[in-house]
Amino acid sequence: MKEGFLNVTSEIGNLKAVLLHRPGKELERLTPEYLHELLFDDIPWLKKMQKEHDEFARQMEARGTKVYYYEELLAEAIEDQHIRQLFISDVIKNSNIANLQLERIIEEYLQTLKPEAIVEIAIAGLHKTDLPEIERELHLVDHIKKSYPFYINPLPNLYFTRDPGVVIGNGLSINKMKTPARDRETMFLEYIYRYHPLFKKESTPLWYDYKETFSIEGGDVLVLSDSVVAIGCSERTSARGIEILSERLFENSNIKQVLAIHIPFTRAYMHLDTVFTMIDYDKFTIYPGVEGLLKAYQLTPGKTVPKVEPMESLNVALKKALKLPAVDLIQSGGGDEITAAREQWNDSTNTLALAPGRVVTYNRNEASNETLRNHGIEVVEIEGSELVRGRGGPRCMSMPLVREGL
Ligand SMILES: NC(=O)NCCC[C@H](N)C(=O)O
Repeated sequence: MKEGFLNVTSEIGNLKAVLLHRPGKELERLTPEYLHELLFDDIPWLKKMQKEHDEFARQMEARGTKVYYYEELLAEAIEDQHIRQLFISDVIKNSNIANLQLERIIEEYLQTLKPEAIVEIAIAGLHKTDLPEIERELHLVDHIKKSYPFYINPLPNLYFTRDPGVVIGNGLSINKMKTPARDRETMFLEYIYRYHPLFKKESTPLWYDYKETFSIEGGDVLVLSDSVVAIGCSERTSARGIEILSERLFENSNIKQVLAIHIPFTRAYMHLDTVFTMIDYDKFTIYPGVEGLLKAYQLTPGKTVPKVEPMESLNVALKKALKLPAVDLIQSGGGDEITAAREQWNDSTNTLALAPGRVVTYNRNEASNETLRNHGIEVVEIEGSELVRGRGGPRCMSMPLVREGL
Protein backbone atom coordinates (compact mmCIF):
# COMPACT_ATOMS: atom_id res chain seq x y z
CA MET A 1 0.00 0.00 0.00
CA LYS A 2 1.25 3.50 -0.87
CA GLU A 3 1.86 6.06 1.85
CA GLY A 4 -1.36 7.80 2.92
CA PHE A 5 -1.86 11.28 4.33
CA LEU A 6 -3.62 10.55 7.61
CA ASN A 7 -1.40 9.47 10.48
CA VAL A 8 -2.13 9.65 14.19
CA THR A 9 -0.30 7.31 16.53
CA SER A 10 -0.68 9.29 19.76
CA GLU A 11 -2.71 11.93 21.56
CA ILE A 12 0.28 14.18 22.10
CA GLY A 13 2.71 14.03 19.14
CA ASN A 14 3.37 17.38 17.46
CA LEU A 15 0.10 18.32 15.75
CA LYS A 16 0.91 18.71 12.04
CA ALA A 17 -2.57 18.86 10.47
CA VAL A 18 -6.05 19.29 11.89
CA LEU A 19 -9.61 19.48 10.60
CA LEU A 20 -11.83 22.27 11.97
CA HIS A 21 -15.13 23.86 11.12
CA ARG A 22 -15.51 27.62 11.61
CA PRO A 23 -18.94 28.13 13.24
CA GLY A 24 -21.31 29.75 10.76
CA LYS A 25 -24.91 30.59 10.02
CA GLU A 26 -26.10 27.24 11.45
CA LEU A 27 -25.56 28.70 14.93
CA GLU A 28 -27.87 31.60 14.17
CA ARG A 29 -30.63 29.11 13.50
CA LEU A 30 -30.69 27.79 17.02
CA THR A 31 -33.81 28.84 18.86
CA PRO A 32 -34.72 28.12 22.50
CA GLU A 33 -37.38 25.69 21.33
CA TYR A 34 -34.94 23.33 19.61
CA LEU A 35 -31.91 23.69 21.87
CA HIS A 36 -32.36 20.36 23.57
CA GLU A 37 -32.92 18.40 20.37
CA LEU A 38 -29.88 20.07 18.80
CA LEU A 39 -27.72 19.27 21.85
CA PHE A 40 -27.12 22.84 22.97
CA ASP A 41 -27.66 24.50 26.33
CA ASP A 42 -27.67 28.10 25.26
CA ILE A 43 -27.70 30.46 22.27
CA PRO A 44 -24.19 31.58 21.31
CA TRP A 45 -23.34 35.00 19.86
CA LEU A 46 -21.94 34.04 16.48
CA LYS A 47 -19.70 37.03 15.80
CA LYS A 48 -17.82 36.57 19.05
CA MET A 49 -17.78 32.82 18.62
CA GLN A 50 -16.10 33.14 15.22
CA LYS A 51 -13.45 35.45 16.69
CA GLU A 52 -12.76 32.91 19.41
CA HIS A 53 -12.57 30.13 16.86
CA ASP A 54 -10.22 32.11 14.62
CA GLU A 55 -7.93 32.62 17.58
CA PHE A 56 -8.02 28.88 18.30
CA ALA A 57 -6.93 28.22 14.70
CA ARG A 58 -4.29 30.95 14.88
CA GLN A 59 -2.72 29.49 18.00
CA MET A 60 -2.31 26.19 16.19
CA GLU A 61 -1.01 27.72 12.98
CA ALA A 62 1.50 29.78 14.94
CA ARG A 63 2.95 26.48 16.14
CA GLY A 64 3.18 24.91 12.72
CA THR A 65 -0.17 23.10 12.45
CA LYS A 66 -1.80 23.11 9.01
CA VAL A 67 -5.49 23.88 9.50
CA TYR A 68 -8.07 22.44 7.12
CA TYR A 69 -11.74 23.37 7.16
CA TYR A 70 -14.68 21.03 6.62
CA GLU A 71 -16.53 23.55 4.51
CA GLU A 72 -13.58 23.99 2.12
CA LEU A 73 -12.69 20.31 1.76
CA LEU A 74 -16.32 19.41 1.25
CA ALA A 75 -16.86 22.04 -1.44
CA GLU A 76 -13.74 20.77 -3.21
CA ALA A 77 -14.89 17.17 -2.85
CA ILE A 78 -18.17 17.89 -4.66
CA GLU A 79 -16.62 19.96 -7.44
CA ASP A 80 -17.35 17.16 -9.91
CA GLN A 81 -20.91 17.41 -11.20
CA HIS A 82 -21.71 13.69 -10.74
CA ILE A 83 -20.48 13.66 -7.15
CA ARG A 84 -22.31 16.88 -6.45
CA GLN A 85 -25.51 15.24 -7.64
CA LEU A 86 -24.93 12.25 -5.35
CA PHE A 87 -24.25 14.60 -2.47
CA ILE A 88 -27.41 16.62 -3.04
CA SER A 89 -29.56 13.53 -3.08
CA ASP A 90 -27.87 12.18 0.06
CA VAL A 91 -28.46 15.46 1.89
CA ILE A 92 -32.10 15.35 0.88
CA LYS A 93 -32.47 11.71 1.88
CA ASN A 94 -30.95 12.48 5.24
CA SER A 95 -33.34 15.37 5.85
CA ASN A 96 -36.49 13.34 6.28
CA ILE A 97 -38.61 15.60 4.08
CA ALA A 98 -41.12 12.82 3.43
CA ASN A 99 -42.65 14.51 0.41
CA LEU A 100 -41.38 13.41 -2.98
CA GLN A 101 -42.61 16.45 -4.82
CA LEU A 102 -40.92 18.82 -2.39
CA GLU A 103 -37.74 16.72 -2.46
CA ARG A 104 -37.63 17.19 -6.23
CA ILE A 105 -38.12 20.94 -5.93
CA ILE A 106 -35.32 21.22 -3.36
CA GLU A 107 -33.08 19.02 -5.45
CA GLU A 108 -33.63 21.15 -8.53
CA TYR A 109 -32.97 24.29 -6.52
CA LEU A 110 -29.72 22.94 -5.08
CA GLN A 111 -28.58 21.86 -8.53
CA THR A 112 -28.55 25.51 -9.62
CA LEU A 113 -26.04 26.45 -6.89
CA LYS A 114 -22.24 26.41 -6.72
CA PRO A 115 -20.50 23.82 -4.52
CA GLU A 116 -19.79 26.40 -1.74
CA ALA A 117 -23.45 27.44 -1.60
CA ILE A 118 -24.64 23.82 -1.54
CA VAL A 119 -22.23 23.09 1.31
CA GLU A 120 -23.45 26.12 3.18
CA ILE A 121 -27.04 24.87 2.98
CA ALA A 122 -25.99 21.34 3.88
CA ILE A 123 -24.44 22.76 7.07
CA ALA A 124 -26.65 25.73 7.93
CA GLY A 125 -29.86 24.06 6.79
CA LEU A 126 -32.58 25.20 4.44
CA HIS A 127 -35.08 27.53 6.03
CA LYS A 128 -38.52 27.34 4.47
CA THR A 129 -38.23 30.96 3.39
CA ASP A 130 -34.92 30.25 1.61
CA LEU A 131 -36.64 28.18 -1.04
CA PRO A 132 -38.01 30.17 -3.94
CA GLU A 133 -41.83 30.06 -3.88
CA ILE A 134 -43.06 27.38 -6.27
CA GLU A 135 -46.66 26.43 -6.85
CA ARG A 136 -47.18 22.93 -5.42
CA GLU A 137 -49.77 20.68 -3.83
CA LEU A 138 -49.68 20.59 -0.04
CA HIS A 139 -49.15 17.12 1.39
CA LEU A 140 -50.28 16.01 4.82
CA VAL A 141 -46.73 16.44 6.11
CA ASP A 142 -46.79 20.11 5.04
CA HIS A 143 -49.75 20.69 7.31
CA ILE A 144 -48.32 18.67 10.17
CA LYS A 145 -44.93 20.39 10.01
CA LYS A 146 -46.35 23.82 9.26
CA SER A 147 -44.80 25.53 12.25
CA TYR A 148 -41.43 23.79 11.83
CA PRO A 149 -39.05 26.33 10.24
CA PHE A 150 -36.72 24.11 8.18
CA TYR A 151 -36.77 21.75 5.23
CA ILE A 152 -33.17 20.82 5.97
CA ASN A 153 -32.07 21.07 9.61
CA PRO A 154 -29.05 23.15 10.60
CA LEU A 155 -26.02 21.35 12.05
CA PRO A 156 -24.86 23.58 14.91
CA ASN A 157 -22.56 20.89 16.32
CA LEU A 158 -20.31 20.58 13.27
CA TYR A 159 -17.64 22.75 14.90
CA PHE A 160 -17.06 19.82 17.25
CA THR A 161 -15.12 18.08 14.50
CA ARG A 162 -13.74 15.56 16.98
CA ASP A 163 -16.88 13.51 17.06
CA PRO A 164 -17.80 12.46 13.49
CA GLY A 165 -14.42 10.90 12.73
CA VAL A 166 -11.18 9.66 14.22
CA VAL A 167 -7.83 8.95 12.63
CA ILE A 168 -6.27 5.88 14.22
CA GLY A 169 -2.87 5.00 12.84
CA ASN A 170 -3.08 5.47 9.07
CA GLY A 171 -6.81 4.70 8.92
CA LEU A 172 -10.06 6.50 9.51
CA SER A 173 -13.12 5.70 11.55
CA ILE A 174 -16.19 7.46 10.20
CA ASN A 175 -18.40 7.23 13.21
CA LYS A 176 -21.99 6.25 13.73
CA MET A 177 -23.46 9.06 15.81
CA LYS A 178 -25.87 8.35 18.60
CA THR A 179 -28.32 11.14 17.81
CA PRO A 180 -30.01 12.18 14.55
CA ALA A 181 -28.96 15.78 15.30
CA ARG A 182 -25.40 14.87 14.25
CA ASP A 183 -25.94 12.20 11.59
CA ARG A 184 -25.30 14.30 8.53
CA GLU A 185 -21.90 15.42 9.85
CA THR A 186 -20.51 11.93 9.34
CA MET A 187 -21.86 11.79 5.82
CA PHE A 188 -19.79 14.93 5.05
CA LEU A 189 -16.69 13.18 6.27
CA GLU A 190 -17.45 10.19 4.07
CA TYR A 191 -17.63 12.49 1.03
CA ILE A 192 -14.31 14.08 1.94
CA TYR A 193 -12.77 10.64 2.46
CA ARG A 194 -14.09 9.23 -0.81
CA TYR A 195 -13.72 12.19 -3.10
CA HIS A 196 -11.08 14.60 -1.76
CA PRO A 197 -7.56 13.75 -2.95
CA LEU A 198 -6.06 14.97 0.35
CA PHE A 199 -7.31 11.89 2.17
CA LYS A 200 -5.69 9.47 -0.32
CA LYS A 201 -8.46 6.94 0.05
CA GLU A 202 -6.56 4.12 -1.71
CA SER A 203 -3.90 4.17 1.03
CA THR A 204 -6.27 4.86 3.93
CA PRO A 205 -8.17 1.97 5.51
CA LEU A 206 -11.65 2.65 6.81
CA TRP A 207 -12.10 1.25 10.32
CA TYR A 208 -15.76 2.09 10.81
CA ASP A 209 -18.60 3.50 8.76
CA TYR A 210 -21.44 5.82 9.66
CA LYS A 211 -23.99 3.42 8.23
CA GLU A 212 -23.24 0.80 10.88
CA THR A 213 -25.70 0.03 13.66
CA PHE A 214 -23.75 0.65 16.86
CA SER A 215 -22.76 4.14 17.87
CA ILE A 216 -19.22 5.41 18.35
CA GLU A 217 -18.40 9.10 18.74
CA GLY A 218 -14.89 10.52 18.40
CA GLY A 219 -14.87 12.30 21.77
CA ASP A 220 -14.71 8.84 23.27
CA VAL A 221 -11.65 7.70 21.34
CA LEU A 222 -8.14 8.48 22.59
CA VAL A 223 -5.16 7.18 20.64
CA LEU A 224 -2.85 6.56 23.60
CA SER A 225 0.06 5.15 21.59
CA ASP A 226 0.81 3.39 18.32
CA SER A 227 -0.49 0.16 19.86
CA VAL A 228 -3.14 1.20 22.40
CA VAL A 229 -6.43 3.04 22.01
CA ALA A 230 -8.74 4.04 24.88
CA ILE A 231 -12.46 4.17 24.10
CA GLY A 232 -15.07 5.55 26.46
CA CYS A 233 -18.23 3.53 26.87
CA SER A 234 -20.60 6.40 27.42
CA GLU A 235 -23.95 7.99 26.77
CA ARG A 236 -22.82 8.16 23.12
CA THR A 237 -20.55 5.18 22.46
CA SER A 238 -21.94 1.67 22.70
CA ALA A 239 -20.20 -1.40 24.12
CA ARG A 240 -20.80 -3.35 20.90
CA GLY A 241 -19.44 -0.52 18.77
CA ILE A 242 -16.25 -0.66 20.86
CA GLU A 243 -15.96 -4.42 20.29
CA ILE A 244 -16.46 -4.14 16.54
CA LEU A 245 -13.95 -1.32 16.14
CA SER A 246 -11.46 -3.20 18.35
CA GLU A 247 -11.74 -6.36 16.26
CA ARG A 248 -11.04 -4.44 13.08
CA LEU A 249 -8.08 -2.65 14.61
CA PHE A 250 -6.65 -5.91 15.97
CA GLU A 251 -6.96 -7.56 12.59
CA ASN A 252 -5.75 -4.77 10.34
CA SER A 253 -3.61 -2.29 12.25
CA ASN A 254 -0.81 -2.05 14.80
CA ILE A 255 -3.29 -1.69 17.65
CA LYS A 256 -2.84 -4.58 20.08
CA GLN A 257 -4.98 -3.41 22.94
CA VAL A 258 -8.08 -1.31 23.57
CA LEU A 259 -8.85 0.12 26.98
CA ALA A 260 -12.60 0.43 27.31
CA ILE A 261 -13.40 3.03 29.95
CA HIS A 262 -16.92 2.98 31.29
CA ILE A 263 -18.03 6.46 32.36
CA PRO A 264 -21.41 7.51 33.81
CA PHE A 265 -24.06 7.85 31.08
CA THR A 266 -25.02 11.48 31.50
CA ARG A 267 -25.15 14.72 29.54
CA ALA A 268 -22.46 16.49 31.62
CA TYR A 269 -19.92 13.84 30.57
CA MET A 270 -21.26 12.85 27.18
CA HIS A 271 -17.82 11.65 25.98
CA LEU A 272 -14.70 10.35 27.69
CA ASP A 273 -12.77 13.47 26.65
CA THR A 274 -15.11 15.66 28.72
CA VAL A 275 -13.59 14.13 31.86
CA PHE A 276 -10.22 12.72 30.83
CA THR A 277 -7.50 13.67 28.31
CA MET A 278 -3.83 12.88 27.76
CA ILE A 279 -1.40 15.78 27.95
CA ASP A 280 2.11 14.33 28.10
CA TYR A 281 3.92 11.00 27.84
CA ASP A 282 2.81 10.01 31.34
CA LYS A 283 0.40 12.82 32.27
CA PHE A 284 -3.36 12.98 32.00
CA THR A 285 -5.95 15.34 33.34
CA ILE A 286 -9.08 13.98 34.95
CA TYR A 287 -12.21 15.36 36.56
CA PRO A 288 -12.08 14.19 40.20
CA GLY A 289 -15.89 13.99 40.37
CA VAL A 290 -15.85 10.86 38.20
CA GLU A 291 -12.47 9.38 38.96
CA GLY A 292 -13.84 6.88 41.47
CA LEU A 293 -16.74 5.93 39.18
CA LEU A 294 -14.72 4.96 36.11
CA LYS A 295 -14.19 1.30 35.29
CA ALA A 296 -11.49 0.20 32.91
CA TYR A 297 -11.45 -3.02 30.87
CA GLN A 298 -8.57 -4.32 28.82
CA LEU A 299 -9.62 -5.69 25.41
CA THR A 300 -7.21 -7.88 23.48
CA PRO A 301 -7.72 -10.19 20.48
CA GLY A 302 -10.05 -13.05 21.38
CA LYS A 303 -11.71 -16.00 19.66
CA THR A 304 -15.13 -14.73 18.57
CA VAL A 305 -15.15 -11.36 20.33
CA PRO A 306 -12.30 -9.44 21.98
CA LYS A 307 -11.10 -10.90 25.27
CA VAL A 308 -12.22 -8.62 28.12
CA GLU A 309 -10.31 -8.25 31.37
CA PRO A 310 -11.55 -5.89 34.10
CA MET A 311 -8.70 -3.73 35.42
CA GLU A 312 -8.09 -2.79 39.03
CA SER A 313 -8.16 0.94 38.27
CA LEU A 314 -7.61 3.43 35.47
CA ASN A 315 -4.19 4.19 36.89
CA VAL A 316 -3.12 0.54 36.76
CA ALA A 317 -4.64 0.09 33.31
CA LEU A 318 -2.73 3.07 31.89
CA LYS A 319 0.59 2.04 33.42
CA LYS A 320 0.23 -1.46 32.06
CA ALA A 321 -0.99 -0.42 28.62
CA LEU A 322 1.71 2.21 28.14
CA LYS A 323 4.43 0.21 29.91
CA LEU A 324 5.17 3.08 32.29
CA PRO A 325 6.39 2.80 35.90
CA ALA A 326 3.94 5.54 36.98
CA VAL A 327 1.37 7.91 35.52
CA ASP A 328 0.31 11.31 36.79
CA LEU A 329 -3.49 11.72 36.82
CA ILE A 330 -3.80 15.46 37.37
CA GLN A 331 -7.13 16.38 38.91
CA SER A 332 -8.91 19.38 37.42
CA GLY A 333 -10.42 22.12 39.56
CA GLY A 334 -7.43 22.90 41.79
CA GLY A 335 -8.51 20.67 44.67
CA ASP A 336 -11.93 22.24 45.23
CA GLU A 337 -14.97 20.09 44.56
CA ILE A 338 -17.29 22.92 43.53
CA THR A 339 -14.74 24.61 41.29
CA ALA A 340 -13.91 21.26 39.71
CA ALA A 341 -17.57 20.60 38.86
CA ARG A 342 -18.09 24.12 37.48
CA GLU A 343 -14.93 24.00 35.40
CA GLN A 344 -15.68 20.50 34.11
CA TRP A 345 -19.03 21.79 32.83
CA ASN A 346 -16.98 24.35 30.93
CA ASP A 347 -14.58 21.75 29.56
CA SER A 348 -11.55 22.16 31.83
CA THR A 349 -10.49 18.56 31.16
CA ASN A 350 -11.12 18.77 27.43
CA THR A 351 -7.56 19.73 26.55
CA LEU A 352 -6.03 19.51 23.08
CA ALA A 353 -2.35 18.55 23.06
CA LEU A 354 -0.32 20.43 20.44
CA ALA A 355 2.85 18.62 21.48
CA PRO A 356 3.95 16.56 24.49
CA GLY A 357 3.30 18.72 27.56
CA ARG A 358 1.71 21.60 25.61
CA VAL A 359 -2.08 21.94 25.55
CA VAL A 360 -4.79 24.39 24.48
CA THR A 361 -7.54 25.11 27.02
CA TYR A 362 -10.19 27.75 27.71
CA ASN A 363 -8.88 30.66 29.81
CA ARG A 364 -12.02 30.65 31.98
CA ASN A 365 -10.93 27.43 33.73
CA GLU A 366 -8.44 29.25 35.90
CA ALA A 367 -8.00 26.74 38.70
CA SER A 368 -7.56 23.77 36.36
CA ASN A 369 -5.11 25.66 34.15
CA GLU A 370 -3.09 26.68 37.18
CA THR A 371 -2.93 23.06 38.34
CA LEU A 372 -1.68 21.96 34.93
CA ARG A 373 1.05 24.59 35.05
CA ASN A 374 2.06 23.42 38.51
CA HIS A 375 2.60 20.01 36.96
CA GLY A 376 4.95 21.43 34.36
CA ILE A 377 2.48 21.68 31.48
CA GLU A 378 2.59 24.59 29.02
CA VAL A 379 -0.97 25.90 28.78
CA VAL A 380 -2.00 27.91 25.70
CA GLU A 381 -5.21 29.68 26.69
CA ILE A 382 -7.98 30.77 24.38
CA GLU A 383 -11.16 32.71 25.05
CA GLY A 384 -14.20 30.45 24.85
CA SER A 385 -17.20 32.18 26.37
CA GLU A 386 -19.30 31.59 23.27
CA LEU A 387 -17.70 28.40 21.97
CA VAL A 388 -18.34 26.68 25.28
CA ARG A 389 -22.09 27.08 25.02
CA GLY A 390 -22.22 24.00 22.78
CA ARG A 391 -20.61 22.01 25.65
CA GLY A 392 -17.24 21.29 24.18
CA GLY A 393 -13.65 22.48 24.48
CA PRO A 394 -10.49 22.56 22.34
CA ARG A 395 -10.28 18.78 21.97
CA CYS A 396 -13.90 18.51 20.88
CA MET A 397 -13.33 21.28 18.33
CA SER A 398 -10.48 19.56 16.54
CA MET A 399 -9.92 16.40 14.52
CA PRO A 400 -6.20 15.67 14.28
CA LEU A 401 -5.29 14.40 10.81
CA VAL A 402 -1.53 14.12 11.22
CA ARG A 403 0.62 13.99 14.34
CA GLU A 404 4.37 13.51 14.35
CA GLY A 405 5.42 10.11 15.65
CA LEU A 406 6.81 10.09 19.19
N1 LIG B 1 -15.98 15.49 22.17
C1 LIG B 1 -16.95 16.18 22.75
O1 LIG B 1 -17.18 16.06 23.93
N2 LIG B 1 -17.71 16.94 21.96
C2 LIG B 1 -18.69 17.84 22.44
C3 LIG B 1 -19.96 17.71 21.70
C4 LIG B 1 -21.00 18.70 22.14
C5 LIG B 1 -22.27 18.63 21.33
N3 LIG B 1 -23.17 19.68 21.69
C6 LIG B 1 -22.96 17.29 21.54
O2 LIG B 1 -23.74 17.19 22.47
O3 LIG B 1 -22.73 16.37 20.76
